[in-house]
Amino acid sequence: MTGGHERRIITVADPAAMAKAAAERMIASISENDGRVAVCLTGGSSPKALYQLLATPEYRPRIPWDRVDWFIGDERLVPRKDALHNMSMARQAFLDRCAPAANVHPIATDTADLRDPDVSAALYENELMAFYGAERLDPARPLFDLVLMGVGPDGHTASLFPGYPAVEETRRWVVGVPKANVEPFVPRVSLTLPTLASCREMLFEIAGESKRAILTRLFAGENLPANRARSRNETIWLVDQAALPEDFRG
Ligand SMILES: O=C1O[C@H](COP(=O)(O)O)[C@@H](O)[C@H](O)[C@H]1O
Repeated sequence: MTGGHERRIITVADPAAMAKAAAERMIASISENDGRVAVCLTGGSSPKALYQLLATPEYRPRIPWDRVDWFIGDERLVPRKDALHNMSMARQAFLDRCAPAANVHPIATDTADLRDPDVSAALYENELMAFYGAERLDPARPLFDLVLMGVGPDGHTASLFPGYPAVEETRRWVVGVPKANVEPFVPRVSLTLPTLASCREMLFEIAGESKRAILTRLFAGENLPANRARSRNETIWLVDQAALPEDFRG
């Protein structure tokens, strides 16, 4: 399956191979655009190895850091120093060493008046609109060159949790997520499905045995947020052997 709203599944041996495959795809995606490039990062455990790889002597020289802008698909409303802060994880893994500070676009989380996820979401929406130069997304002109995604054990992606209103949002670019069925929960902010879909390529990283159960449900076509997150162009799922359901193994 490829192109359009279909997704392409690429299997890799293990998390190390996944990080390399994702880094190569990111570099290819960046090199397709000789102007300003926008990459939307994800949080969670899955992308950390990729992020660390990007800062290595092998990969760092292959990225035109001055013309790449780095955004984040979702964030928890915790202080920047908190281990749960998605953009801080990416900063520590590679951005602080490689990217100009002005090219890093975090979701604001840690001042007293930002405890309301809707306030933080509105600020980020304005920032994305200013970067894009319009208040409506044009299907012919994607917001992002590349969007990275992960899958949670319940089929959530970004901070779009099954059964919560954020998944159904079609007008807003960014929404507050004041609650969801995960423990412990902290309020979050998430880009919406139409915003994430506005990209040339969407790339999921799904690794480890703990993902096998949810992947079985997703491959069966369940109506879960991760199955609804599709690029208008190319959507790729990188899946490692440990995550792959029994029926799909070679
Ligand atoms: O809550 C989150 O989880 C998903 C999946 O994370 P992972 O640790 O299973 O890779 C992640 O994509 C998202 O950014 C994060 O906030």
